Amino acid sequence: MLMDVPDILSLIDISKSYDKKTVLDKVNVSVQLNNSTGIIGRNGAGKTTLIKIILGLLQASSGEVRYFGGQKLDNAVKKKIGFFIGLEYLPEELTGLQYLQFVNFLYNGNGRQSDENLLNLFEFFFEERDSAKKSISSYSFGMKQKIGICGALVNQPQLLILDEPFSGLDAFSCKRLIAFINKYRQNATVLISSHDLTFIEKICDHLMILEKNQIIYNDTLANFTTSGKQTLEDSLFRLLSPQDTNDEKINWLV
Ligand SMILES: Nc1ncnc2c1ncn2[C@@H]1O[C@H](COP(=O)(O)OP(=O)(O)OP(=O)(O)O)[C@@H](O)[C@H]1O
Repeated sequence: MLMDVPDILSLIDISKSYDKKTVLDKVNVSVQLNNSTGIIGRNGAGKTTLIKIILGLLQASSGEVRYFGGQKLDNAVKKKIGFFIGLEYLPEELTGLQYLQFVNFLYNGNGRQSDENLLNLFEFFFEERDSAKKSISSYSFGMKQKIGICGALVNQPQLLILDEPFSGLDAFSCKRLIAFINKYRQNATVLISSHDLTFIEKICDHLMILEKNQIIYNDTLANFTTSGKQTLEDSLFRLLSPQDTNDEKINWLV
């Protein structure tokens, strides 16, 4: 007998317009327990907008989001979600460790993670601990990305949402993040937006494609790439045939 798998996320008729520009038009999708889903789409397609709506950081123009089998976004639900959506929310005046302690406090009051645990998390991504004592404002772009990612992981969330986590990461850090997510996703639901299709192939079993205000694909990655016979890039270009590699146009421009 097939068991009903609960939807961890259900987006119901989500629309979003900025001024008069529609970015999302009645999007209906769901994400199931312990899926690792990659969200891809062109620049400006609306990936970050969608993620911010899921996180309750942005109000949809209409529609609603439900969590963990139908719940509304209350404090109990928020405690099960970890997220990284770029650097705009990072308190740069704090040190790396203070930031992780702050996130730990936000989620857990008295704190579930010891400083030693937080430093272990830091060390996994930074390969050293000294920078944990330095202020985030002194970090490079990639280091800021990494402390943001660490923040998303402090509470060991059941739903982990990462918006372009690989931007600015060196090859070693990418490898570590990929290994981490591949382990983590065995017992959690992961939603990741990235323009790096090879990374999406390495860490996701599901795929969402956002195009022209809609999710035009929401299914397994294997179905999309005919069980890995094509790369994700080839499959995507086959579906949305890019016109901009036209030699004539390039000759004119160069
Ligand atoms: N605060 C805002 N005010 C007005 N328009 C906005 C705002 N934020 C985003 N937009 C517009 O909404 C659209 C979707 O933006 P969004 O950042 O969600 O795209 P994205 O898919 O994440 O893009 P990218 O891949 O470039 O990061 C874009 O056309 C953008 O200009």
